[in-house]
Amino acid sequence: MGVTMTPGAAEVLAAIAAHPATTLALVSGRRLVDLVELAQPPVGTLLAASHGVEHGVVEPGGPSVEPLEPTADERALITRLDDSLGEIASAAEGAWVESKTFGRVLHTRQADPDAGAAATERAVAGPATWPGVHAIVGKSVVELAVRDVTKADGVAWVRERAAADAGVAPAAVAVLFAGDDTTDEHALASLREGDLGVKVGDGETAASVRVADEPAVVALLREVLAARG
Ligand SMILES: O=P(O)(O)OC[C@H]1O[C@H](O[C@H]2O[C@H](CO)[C@@H](O)[C@H](O)[C@H]2O)[C@H](O)[C@@H](O)[C@@H]1O
Repeated sequence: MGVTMTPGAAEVLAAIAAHPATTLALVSGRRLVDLVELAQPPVGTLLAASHGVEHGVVEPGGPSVEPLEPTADERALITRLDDSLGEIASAAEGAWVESKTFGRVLHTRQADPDAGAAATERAVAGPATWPGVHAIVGKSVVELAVRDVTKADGVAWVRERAAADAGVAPAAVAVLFAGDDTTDEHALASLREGDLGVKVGDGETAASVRVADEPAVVALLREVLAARG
């Protein structure tokens, strides 16, 4: 994948997971299987992957995952997406299409910038407008899903699951969410009083706090953990 964890991130995530009054959760646009391979999260971590479509928990033997199956209508729509996005990607060298259980993703990071922008425009003006298709435009990706789920749903699931595990009401759970992509804004905009939203890097945001980069997130998490004792 060519992606590595920020130095110190694994350690601080392990410390959060080990804290008795804190739950570690990863909310990501990645497929659950890819997220686990990349982050190697500690036991107990809640996983809301594919923007919150896929739910799982890291157990000692590996993640336990809630089963998912697209309906016949969803499968038919995904087949149409394959045809349309396949054609769009083939016109932009370096662009490619990722398969997810509930949709397809057009990737343009490795395409020439102009060709990538044109491919993105075609996807946004074309299949993204089809009935039943839900589009999320991220950094060099256009996600076209056949279920209307965003990272806000991922955070809502995490809050409910963490509350159930702790035997408290969901309203008693305070969430700290940090993210750098436009797709993280769904989650940041859904936060409530008592939560903390952290925007990483530049760009418009609904977050109340901004930090410069990933090492600054690691430092912030260390501070929060120290304050929790
Ligand atoms: O929500 P995130 O955890 O930030 O995940 C967003 C996307 O992650 C993956 O794409 C990223 O990695 C690709 C290479 O592995 C790269 O081409 C792309 O530009 C990155 O965004 C994943 O493949 C996507 O489905 C996610 O939306």
